[in-house]
Amino acid sequence: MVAESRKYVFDFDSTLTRVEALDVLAEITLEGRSDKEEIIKEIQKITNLGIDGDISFTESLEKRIKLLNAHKNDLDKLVELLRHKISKSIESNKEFFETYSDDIYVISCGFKEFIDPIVEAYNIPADRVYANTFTFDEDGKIIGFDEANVLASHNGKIACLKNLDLQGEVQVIGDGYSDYVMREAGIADKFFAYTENVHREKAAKNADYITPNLDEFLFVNKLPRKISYPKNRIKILLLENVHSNAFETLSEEGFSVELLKHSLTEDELIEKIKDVHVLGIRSKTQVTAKVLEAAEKLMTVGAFCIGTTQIDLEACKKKGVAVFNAPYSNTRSVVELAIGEIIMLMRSIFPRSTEIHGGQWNKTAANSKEVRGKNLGIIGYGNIGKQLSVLAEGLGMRVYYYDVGDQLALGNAIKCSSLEDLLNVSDVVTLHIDDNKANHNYIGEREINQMKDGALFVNLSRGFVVDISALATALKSGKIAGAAIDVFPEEPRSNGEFYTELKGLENVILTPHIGGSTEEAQRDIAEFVPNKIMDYINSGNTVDAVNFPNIRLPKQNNSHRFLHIHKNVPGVMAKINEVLARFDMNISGQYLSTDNEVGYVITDLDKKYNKDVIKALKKIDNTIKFRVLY
Ligand SMILES: NC(=O)C1=CN([C@@H]2O[C@H](COP(=O)(O)OP(=O)(O)OC[C@H]3O[C@@H](n4cnc5c(N)ncnc54)[C@H](O)[C@@H]3O)[C@@H](O)[C@H]2O)C=CC1
Ligand SMILES: O=C(O)CCC(=O)C(=O)O
Repeated sequence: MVAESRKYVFDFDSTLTRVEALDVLAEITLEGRSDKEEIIKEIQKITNLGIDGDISFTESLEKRIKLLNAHKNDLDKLVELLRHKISKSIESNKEFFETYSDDIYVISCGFKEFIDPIVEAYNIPADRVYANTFTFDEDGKIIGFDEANVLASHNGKIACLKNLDLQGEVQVIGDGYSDYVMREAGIADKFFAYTENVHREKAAKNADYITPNLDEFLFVNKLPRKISYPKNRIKILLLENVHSNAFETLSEEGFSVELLKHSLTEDELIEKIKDVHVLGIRSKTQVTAKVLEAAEKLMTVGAFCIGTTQIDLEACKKKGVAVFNAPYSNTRSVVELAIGEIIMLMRSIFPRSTEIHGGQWNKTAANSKEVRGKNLGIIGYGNIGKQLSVLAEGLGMRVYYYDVGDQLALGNAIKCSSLEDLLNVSDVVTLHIDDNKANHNYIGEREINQMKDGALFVNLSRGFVVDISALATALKSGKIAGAAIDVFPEEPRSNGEFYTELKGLENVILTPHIGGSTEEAQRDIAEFVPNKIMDYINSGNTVDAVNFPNIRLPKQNNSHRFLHIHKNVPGVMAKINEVLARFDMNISGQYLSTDNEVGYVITDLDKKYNKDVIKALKKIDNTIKFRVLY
């Protein structure tokens, strides 16, 4: 086997650990000194100059040891701290270090005094750690290093590896230029620039391969690893300026994330989506069947909002793409804006404000009323409608509501049995129905005529549910005394020019679909949706998916998990189990969830099995998607 004739040479600082050990030592020894930060910066500068080969390594070491002013006793503390600073993917792949123990070496320009105890826990014995050693004075103060050690000199790693005379393919894994030079000198066969903790341009530029973590290294070398598929290989495209926390959370998890400020046209998205595994959008991006045809790798779509009609949910399902949204995060923001706008409209605040901006003082009580005691008609008594109901009652409004569903009244709200009843009675009509396409032009001329003369109208739901021309006519005639409109039948993909028939009308508040655009809501969405995405990618959970059989899976315990998505036609489940039985699989759990079109079967199995079972499962007729998780 190729793997058996291979030797793995690891760097220590910033590769096996997330940090440079001497920087940590500096933190310890300089504790309490007023010039601590300055000295640490100086040490880091010298470290980097040495790593990048810009000053000789010996010079860098001499200078740092002097500045460090460390004592033998400080080393125990350092080792303790380093134990908690092992690189994330190194720590999770401990098994690799155990299995390939005999083939793993550490060559470092650091010091054995702290490297040996750290790597011992990873089955690397001290005699396979090549590093410098400190020299101490009689009081235990570190005064220098063993200058006879090849690793204390410039390009010492080359000499060290040469002396080792390792047989077989030698792969070097490290973050610095001093690691690359072993490959350049022809002593190592391959250099993997390790960028999990630091991306050093010089090392990356010269690498045979840039590996963002050990998972990727093990994956490309077909070595056993903790996770089935390195997360850096999973590409996430976030559009429409979703909150940067989403980018950070998903990047920290190890995914490769791209964030664009705007939405994309269908053609642009078709081009871009080809190698995307996860798409994150808000309300503008249209995920059409045509887009999905090109989305060969797409696993899930995250709508960073409530509405999902911009996504062809059926086409997603047929392709095995689970869609998630954030059904609650921005509801309070919409409600607060609705309340604010109702008060502003009732008091004719916008006309008064416009006048004074134009240089006119018009102190008047005309068309200015309190909301207290007025009738508020809420159409759509869902998550938003209900919250609004409670707050409006708190302001002394009488709440009426109408919903096609059977919704329980909150507080003293009065349920209307028809839309007409609600329109007849309301001083303010506010729309909070969902984005179902059937709601197209739901409020038109007829419905407007059913409203009280001089009623106020608010729409924070979807633009297409209102006939804008009919509304404009009613506003001009005074049938409707004022309106607040946040959503429009056609909205631009990015910020810029915009025209609506409602432009310039008196007592009309126009906002660019910002009902849910508050810092709080966007932060909450940026936590909620990425969590759903990660849960689906990492464990297969589909709880709260809007288009997919929902299933909450137990934690995967020391097992492999097969996720099989198929068309829900008779016999597929039986075929899956037939294959599992044929391959003598040891099943520890099996879960199934279906809807009319799709079946989702999850099977947890013992880790040891004939890998041909995977091919057999993928071949089952009506399979849509299959993946293995571990
Ligand atoms: N302006 C903005 O920035 C935001 C807009 N929204 C929009 O607000 C709307 C409401 O959101 P949620 O309350 O979370 O939705 P929801 O789904 O919880 O409630 C919608 C309610 O409307 C009812 N409904 C649907 N069609 C109806 C009809 N024709 N007549 C009467 N009732 C009908 C449903 O039965 C449901 O109870 C959605 O369209 C959503 O996209 C949501 C967040 C932000
Ligand atoms: O904030 C957004 O992009 C869309 C808000 C919205 O309309 C929704 O959540 O449905």
